[in-house]
Amino acid sequence: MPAISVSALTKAYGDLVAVAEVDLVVDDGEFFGVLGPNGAGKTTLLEMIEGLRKPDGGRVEVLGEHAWPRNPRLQPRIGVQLQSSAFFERLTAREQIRTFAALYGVAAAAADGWLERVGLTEKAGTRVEDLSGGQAQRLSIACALVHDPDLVFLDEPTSALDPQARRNLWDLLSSINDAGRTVVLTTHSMDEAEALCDRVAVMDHGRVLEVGRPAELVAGSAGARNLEDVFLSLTGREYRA
Ligand SMILES: Nc1ncnc2c1ncn2[C@@H]1O[C@H](COP(=O)(O)OP(=O)(O)OP(=O)(O)O)[C@@H](O)[C@H]1O
Repeated sequence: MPAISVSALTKAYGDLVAVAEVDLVVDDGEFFGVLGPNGAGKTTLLEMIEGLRKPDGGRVEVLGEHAWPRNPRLQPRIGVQLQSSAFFERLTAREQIRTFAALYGVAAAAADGWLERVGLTEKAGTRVEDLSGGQAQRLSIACALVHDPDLVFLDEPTSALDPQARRNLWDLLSSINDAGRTVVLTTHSMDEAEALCDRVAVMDHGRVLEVGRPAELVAGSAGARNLEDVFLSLTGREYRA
């Protein structure tokens, strides 16, 4: 059974079609990237798969279950990286992640272990609103992982990170995937997609233009040296994140 199966998925905001007739299958245990420039529809697609946004049309199955209307059977099995604005106010980093852990019946010590894995032990006593952008981003990722979900969704997880923190997070996400978890992330970064993903979906203007292994997409596109060249040949436009 695939981890995710999507067919003819569509969402419009007024006249703007954000996601257009998307078909996609993500296999169990895959590290899958949704790649594309600003406004391509990556977040809208993910939100529908996560069960956070109602599709206008099409079908989504996640871990063999329907995703919409919101399915309580899926909640413990999936992890969704929240935007940091969705943190509980005025809690410290430690209180924040322990609160998430408690919701899932996970022990406080395990929650503290996640703070360490994302390099935030020193900031455990800092209130969430006083964390830097990169620290808040790492905390939001730890909160998404604290209950050891089978399937993890991350929306541009490294956008606010410095190069070292970005590398560290790549290692962490690879280790989770190596442990058998399915990881789905959106990214603007072709480097990130090439470094991490088993397969990527290249999106533009709400459509999935191509799906495949990064190296195969490059090899299959005449004269392409990297995914940026693949994007150029698919769209006729230079890739601009
Ligand atoms: N709530 C909304 N209401 C109206 N339009 C929206 C809404 N959310 C997104 N859009 C529009 O839908 C399109 C797709 O947006 P979306 O956020 O899904 O793209 P994205 O690929 O995730 O972009 P980014 O990389 O900038 O986050 C964009 O043109 C965006 O302006």
